[in-house]
Amino acid sequence: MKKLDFGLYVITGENYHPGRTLEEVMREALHGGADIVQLRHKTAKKDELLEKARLLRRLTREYGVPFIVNDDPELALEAEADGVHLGQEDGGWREARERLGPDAIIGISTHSLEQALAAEDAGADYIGVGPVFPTETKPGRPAVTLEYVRQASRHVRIPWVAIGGIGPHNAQQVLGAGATRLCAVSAIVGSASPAQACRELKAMIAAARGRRNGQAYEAGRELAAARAAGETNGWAAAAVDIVLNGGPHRTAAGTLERLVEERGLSGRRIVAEADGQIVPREEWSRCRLRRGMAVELVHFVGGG
Ligand SMILES: Cc1ncc(COP(=O)(O)OP(=O)(O)O)c(N)n1
Ligand SMILES: Cc1nc(C(=O)O)sc1CCOP(=O)(O)O
Ligand SMILES: [Mg+2]
Repeated sequence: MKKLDFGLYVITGENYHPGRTLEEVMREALHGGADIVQLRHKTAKKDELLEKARLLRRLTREYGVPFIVNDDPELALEAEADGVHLGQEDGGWREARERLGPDAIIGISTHSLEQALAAEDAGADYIGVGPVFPTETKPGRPAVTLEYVRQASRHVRIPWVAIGGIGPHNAQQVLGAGATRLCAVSAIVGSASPAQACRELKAMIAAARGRRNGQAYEAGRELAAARAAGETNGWAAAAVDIVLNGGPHRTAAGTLERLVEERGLSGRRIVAEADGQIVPREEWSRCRLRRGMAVELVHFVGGG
């Protein structure tokens, strides 16, 4: 069965980061924990779109997360994306499924419960629920408000993601209304630190999921379950070459937490750094190892 397991969905929006490249910004978002990425660009020409799609395909493979193309199933095929996202006005849902096949991820935007149920029937793998709040990214589209989020949480059976005007400043309201997945453009790619914006949103999602399960959130638990299935985040963790304590090291650990285990250092007093930044222990399970990452594991030996 197709696995679709994500908390934070990040969509590109190049108008929000003048002076910074798509690669730079999306790499930061992936570094901060984006679980799924969509290429959305409403004005670029075909060749330019293909170039962007190929870039994002390469980056998302590096981080082991799915890659979705907005609006265009043919571009999705050409760029070897994992799927396509289509809106109510885009139509062509069934044709997209025929063209991309049963394993492709097909997402559909919905703005009411009626549309959500129709998208489920049409075989969507996930739906967008929004815009929850008014947003400059989709001007003129009326907000569906938290009321539709509450309805989705009660009635939608397939994965659904809240979208529209969402950022760290208001995510709590959306999660409180029952969302367990969030999607954002401007709050992430327009932020001074896309990685930090992602980390904040991921921490809020994790906490909300933990509260929903009626237990304190234990960061390692989700990963342990995924690991038992031989996967990370539902997607195979590929081996990457990192720089560990100054030397080359190839690992399929996937995350900092697993790397610590792999080195036989679990339970020891460790300070971990990734690319020069100290990573707090509670974030190790969410810190994905990527090619070329410089990791320092400093192990304190007992004594005074
Ligand atoms: C995850 C997600 N949800 C909603 C949309 C919006 O799709 P659509 O309504 O087709 O609008 P455009 O993005 O094409 O302007 C989306 N792209 N992704
Ligand atoms: C592209 C899009 N689709 C929406 C929908 O509700 O279908 S809301 C939206 C814009 C999301 O961008 P931001 O995070 O900047 O508000
Ligand atoms: Mg569309």
